[in-house]
Amino acid sequence: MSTTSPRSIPNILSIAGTDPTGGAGIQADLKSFAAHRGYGMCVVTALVAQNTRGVREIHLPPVSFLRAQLDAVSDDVALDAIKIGMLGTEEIITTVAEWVDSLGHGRHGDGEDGDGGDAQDDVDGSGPVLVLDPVMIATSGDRLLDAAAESALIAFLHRADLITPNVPELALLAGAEPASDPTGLISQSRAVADEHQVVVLAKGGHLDDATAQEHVVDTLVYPQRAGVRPAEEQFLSPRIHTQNTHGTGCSVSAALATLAARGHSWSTALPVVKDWMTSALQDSERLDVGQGHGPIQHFAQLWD
Ligand SMILES: Nc1ncnc2c1ncn2[C@@H]1O[C@H](COP(=O)(O)OP(=O)(O)OP(=O)(O)O)[C@@H](O)[C@H]1O
Ligand SMILES: Cc1ncc(COP(=O)(O)O)c(N)n1
Repeated sequence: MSTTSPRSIPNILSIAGTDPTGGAGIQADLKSFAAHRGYGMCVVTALVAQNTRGVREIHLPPVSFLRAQLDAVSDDVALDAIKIGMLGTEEIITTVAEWVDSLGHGRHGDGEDGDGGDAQDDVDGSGPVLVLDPVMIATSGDRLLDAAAESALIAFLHRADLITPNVPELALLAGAEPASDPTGLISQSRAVADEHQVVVLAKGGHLDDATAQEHVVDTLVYPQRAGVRPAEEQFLSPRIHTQNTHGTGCSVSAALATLAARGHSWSTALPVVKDWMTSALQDSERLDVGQGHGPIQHFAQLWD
């Protein structure tokens, strides 16, 4: 990653929807930023009446007010990283895209340290690192992106440095059936990474193949650029058998944005984040929040 913030505590912005029970969306992002030593900020795209059991109602503030929130932050604060989650509608995606373009965001490289590395070359990035979690459907099965907005989200992808789809989200971005094993996930990620020139973190939490009972496999897939060979890197962690998985996707992308702003490459950040997630899932049993898919314990490593 070519950016290392001069700030000892980087400024990280979440642009996402809310979860009043605190496990997913903006509330999860802020906890994840703090757990990884970032200063967290947030712009709300959607107010979501949800809990650990499901989504009840969604209220969308006018997009002019969304833009006012975004400008209020960027007119005043130098941003080191942006994590984008629930965008909800085409109008919201367009508004956020226009604002990102107004920042003059130039994509950040995916190599180790900007020296051109062997597998992934480095693009001279400018402005904040941008991580997009293409949130479409909640763990509960409820839709968080309207169907008409899917093509607008696909058109947004090239702006991001990293995207973090789960199995069904990746299938939708690739225009394919959901993958059933890590190999299928990699080939869909390769298609998306090359077409949109974006690094893809394909999350394997939803896989149910032979090894999935024991391990969760997440894969980084780098776009192929002229003269640079394609690369994939797989990262395994133990599968934690718990129903407290609400917000894992939000929390992982927020953690990666924070570590990138602190100078990590994606491949050095991901093992750190997976170790952290393992303890956050294990420690979730100490929380007593709701009857459904409960939240993770973001501060497991701090509150030992
Ligand atoms: N049971 C688990 N044990 C260990 N790690 C997990 C487990 N479930 C998810 N993870 C990790 O959490 C992250 C999110 O994975 P997942 O594939 O579930 O994405 P997601 O569907 O976006 O998450 P969410 O459940 O928030 O919607 C990945 O890094 C994955 O490895
Ligand atoms: C506002 C918001 N953003 C994202 C999610 C996805 O999280 P999960 O899939 O864990 O429910 C969510 N439920 N709510």
